[in-house]
Amino acid sequence: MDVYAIPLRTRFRGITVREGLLVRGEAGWGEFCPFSDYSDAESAPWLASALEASERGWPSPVRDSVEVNATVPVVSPEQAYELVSASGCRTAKVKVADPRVSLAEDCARVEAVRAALGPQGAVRVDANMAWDVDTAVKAIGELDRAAGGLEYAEQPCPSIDELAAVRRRVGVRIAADESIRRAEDPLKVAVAGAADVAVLKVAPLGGVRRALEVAEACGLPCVVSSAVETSVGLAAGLALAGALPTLDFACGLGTMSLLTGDVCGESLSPVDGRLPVPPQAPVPDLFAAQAAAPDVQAAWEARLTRVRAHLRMS
Ligand SMILES: O=C(O)CCC(=O)C1=CC=C[C@@H](O)[C@@H]1C(=O)O
Ligand SMILES: [Mg+2]
Repeated sequence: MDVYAIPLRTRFRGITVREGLLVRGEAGWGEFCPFSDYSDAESAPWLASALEASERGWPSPVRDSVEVNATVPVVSPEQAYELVSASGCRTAKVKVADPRVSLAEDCARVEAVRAALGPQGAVRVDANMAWDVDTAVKAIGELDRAAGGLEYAEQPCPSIDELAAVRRRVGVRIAADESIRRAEDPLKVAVAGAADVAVLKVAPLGGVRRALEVAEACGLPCVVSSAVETSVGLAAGLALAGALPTLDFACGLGTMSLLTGDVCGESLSPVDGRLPVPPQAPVPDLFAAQAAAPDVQAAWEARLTRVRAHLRMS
């Protein structure tokens, strides 16, 4: 069992080190890396996804490469400009609504991102459920002005009803992320009236096949996004993006740049804003450099045992 611990370049989603576990099976490698706030029950689909990759493999793709967005954490406008300029991407997703940062600062970061992309680029924001409806309406209006037009605003509020209320009051598309991936049954969430775009992450949805079912059930254009995995887990996201019947937006799979290292020499880092759709996950040939300390390994092995029990029950 290979447990890794890789520092992030910048704090992202409240974490500074990404940890996870790599599993090997007959079809290749899979990655199991639920964030620490996911319970054992909620982590069961993450394990199903890792086992799909390692034991079964993925459905055949319909495209061989995927356009990706640059992901901009809560950094200064100067850093945001640099990051987006260096990414080679034509779309950028900007994290906003961090409790430690003001709306004016978010607007300044979004302006810098627009300057880096130029007028042809697309700017989206992700608030990770931080706002209530009124706050969202005001903030999205200001961010839309700062961006010179937003492509969409991702998960402005926690609930589906709130997303629907915001969507009625703003002229910007709304994307649903947590509403789908943290739903009790992602196949049954009625997002169609509440959002214009569905963000799909393979691991929390239980694998590529399951995510394809969610895509079909939700009836919305989809964006595949990562859970900030190593290249082993990112490959599963690319398999989904490669297999979706239509793909109208850039995907949030260019997240290797958020990590200080990778477990694979054949790293899935975008070139000219695109990533290839690989037939299976790359081999983690650089694992040793990222191996976690023994106490972290033990904690992940214990978590794996507990989550396996949940998966068997479900
Ligand atoms: O979508 C992207 O550009 C990158 C992935 C990303 O933003 C996320 C990955 C994992 C956890 C999340 O907090 C976050 C998201 O909310 O979309
Ligand atoms: Mg999101």
